[in-house]
Amino acid sequence: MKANIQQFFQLPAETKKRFAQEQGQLEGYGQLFVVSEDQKLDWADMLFLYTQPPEMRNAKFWPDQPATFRYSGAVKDLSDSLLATMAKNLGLKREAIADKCIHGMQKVRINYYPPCAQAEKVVGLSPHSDANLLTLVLQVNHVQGLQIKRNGSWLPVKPVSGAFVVNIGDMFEVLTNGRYRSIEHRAVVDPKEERLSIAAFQFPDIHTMIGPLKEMTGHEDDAYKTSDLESFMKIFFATKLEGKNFLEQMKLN
Ligand SMILES: O=C(O)CCC(=O)C(=O)O
Ligand SMILES: [Fe+2]
Repeated sequence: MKANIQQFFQLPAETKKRFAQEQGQLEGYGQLFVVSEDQKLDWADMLFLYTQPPEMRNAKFWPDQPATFRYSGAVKDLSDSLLATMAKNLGLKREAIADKCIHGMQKVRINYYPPCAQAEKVVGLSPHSDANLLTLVLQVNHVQGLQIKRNGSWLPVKPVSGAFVVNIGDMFEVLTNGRYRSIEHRAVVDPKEERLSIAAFQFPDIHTMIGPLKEMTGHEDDAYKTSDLESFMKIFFATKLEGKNFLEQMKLN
C-alpha cells in the first residue's frame, strides 16, 4: 500500500489529473477545502476516496496506475472494533455506537506533502480536528510532520513503523457529551524530503443523529446541538478549517 501510493504521486501531472476532483466536490485528486480562486492553499496534494459502504465508491476517482492500487476492508474492521471497545468501556450498549458503524461510512484521504525549501513559511495541513468519529492515520515514511495541540503548544507525533495513530473526531466528542475530546492537529512540511500519510475516517451510517447520547448525559445538560449527519457535515465543510472552530459552533451554553 505504501509503495502504491508513493508511485501514484510520482506519476506525471497529466496522468494524475485523470482522477481530479470536480468542481464543488471533495472526492478525487487535488487539494483540500478549495473554496475560492484566490485562497492560499495548504502545501499538499491529496487523493480523497469514499470507501464504505461499497456502493459509495466512485470508480472514476480510483487510480488504475499503479495497477496494484486497491483498498482493504481490514482498515474498517479495525476502526469498528476500536469504536466498539471504546463504547463498551463507556458502558454503552452496542446499539448506541457500535451497531451504527456496521454500515457506517468511511472516507480515506491520502496526503502528499512535497518538500519546501522555506518549510516554515507554509503549512502542510491547517490546524483542525476531524469531523468524524475516529480516524486511523498511517504515517507512510520516516518523515515527521504530524503535530497535536497539547496544553496550547504543538507536539510532534513521531512515525512508528507498523503503527497507526488513532485520532478522536468531533462526532465522538458530541456523542459522549464531551467525555472524549477530539484532538486538534496539523501537518508541517519538511525542507528536504517528501512526506506521505493515509487517514481513514470512520463515520456512523448516514441515518445516525449526531448529538449527546442520553446514556452519556444522565442528569447533565447537553453540551452540543443535535443534528443529522448530513447537516453536521454540511456545516463542517462550510466552516473555515481553523482549529476546533467548527465544534465551537455546535456547542450549547
Ligand atoms: O498527514 C497527517 O499526518 C495528518 C493527516 C490528517 O490529519 C488528515 O488528513 O485529516
Ligand atoms: Fe486530520
